[in-house]
Amino acid sequence: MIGGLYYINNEHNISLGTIVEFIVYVNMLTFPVSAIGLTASMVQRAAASQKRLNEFLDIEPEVRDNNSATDVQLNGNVKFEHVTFTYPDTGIEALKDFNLQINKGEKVAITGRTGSGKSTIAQLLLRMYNVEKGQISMDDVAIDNIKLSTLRSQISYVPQDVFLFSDTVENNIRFGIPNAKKDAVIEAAQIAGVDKEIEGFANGYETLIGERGVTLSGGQKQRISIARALIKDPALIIFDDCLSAVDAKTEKEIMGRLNKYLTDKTAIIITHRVFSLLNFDRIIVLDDGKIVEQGTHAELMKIEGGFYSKLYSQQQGTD
Ligand SMILES: Nc1ncnc2c1ncn2[C@@H]1O[C@H](COP(=O)(O)OP(=O)(O)OP(=O)(O)O)[C@@H](O)[C@H]1O
Repeated sequence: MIGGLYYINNEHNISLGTIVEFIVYVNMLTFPVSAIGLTASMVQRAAASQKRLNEFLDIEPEVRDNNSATDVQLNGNVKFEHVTFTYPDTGIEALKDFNLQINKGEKVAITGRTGSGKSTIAQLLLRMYNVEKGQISMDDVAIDNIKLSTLRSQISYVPQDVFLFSDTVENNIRFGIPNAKKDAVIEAAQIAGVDKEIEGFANGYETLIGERGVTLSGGQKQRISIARALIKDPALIIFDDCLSAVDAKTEKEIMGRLNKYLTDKTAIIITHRVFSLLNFDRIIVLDDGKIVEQGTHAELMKIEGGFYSKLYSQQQGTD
C-alpha cells in the first residue's frame, strides 16, 4: 500500500492535486506578456490556485519532531507494545493491540492475506503516522523521541512500488548516499541479483534509465531498488513485497544472499510468497491486524490446518 519513495518526498503530506495546482499557478505567473489574451477565467483560476497554494504553505505536517526528540544511533531492536492503529482518513483499524519484538540481527518475515496490516507495520516504523494507542520503540527509545531525519536515515525501506529517477543506473543505486564507492554499488547490485543485467547494458552502470535510456522490466526495477536499500547500510531494512515481479527461483537466490549479507542487521521481509522464507529466524503470520501464528518454517508447518502450512502447500508447485 505504500507507494514509491513517499516517505522521503512527502513528509508534508503534499497531495498530487496540490502539486498540479502549483504547477498550473507557476505557469500562469510566467505566462508571456504578449499572450495578453489572459482571460478572466484564467485570472480566476490563478486566484483559486493562489488560495490553494497559501493553504498548502500553511499546512502543518501531522508527524513532526517532538521538542524532546534526539539523535540516536540505532542498533535495530524493534518493539511494538499494544499498538492499535486506525488510518485517520478511512477509519480502518489496521493494527489491533499489536505486540511484536524483533531483536538486533533477527531476520523476520511477515506474511498474511491482503489487507492484514503488513505494510502498516512498515509505515508506523518509519513514523509516517503518529500512533495514539500503544508504543513503538527502537533500542528502547520511543520512536516519537527520535528525530525523524535520524529515524528514517537509519531504516532502509524497499517499497512495493519502485521509484527510479531518469538518471544512470549507478546514481539510482547510490541515491541518498552520493559518496558511495563504485565497489559498493557493484556489491549491492550483486546481492540484489541485477549485476549481470547491468553489465549487459551498452554503458553498464553509466546507462541512463527512463525515457532517454533503457526501459527496465518490473523485476529489474525492483532489484535496483533493493540494491539502493542495501548500499545505505542501515540498522533496519524492510522489504515490502518488493520481489513480486521476480520469478520464484531468482527470489529464492536473492533471499539466500540477503540472509548472508545481512548477518548483523535486522531485516523485516513482507511477502505473500512463503516458499522463499525457509531459512528465516521467524515467520509471523498476520490476520486482521493481529499475529495469528509465529515461529520457524518447521514449527509453523506442524500446525495442522494452520494459515502458514495451508499457504505453503498451495504455493508448492504453483511458482
Ligand atoms: N494509506 C492508507 N489509508 C487508509 N487506509 C489504509 C492505508 N493503507 C492501508 N490501509 C488499510 O489498512 C488495512 C491494512 O492495510 P495494509 O496495507 O497494512 O495491509 P497489507 O497486509 O500490507 O496488504 P497488502 O498485502 O495488500 O499490501 C487495509 O484494510 C487497508 O485498506
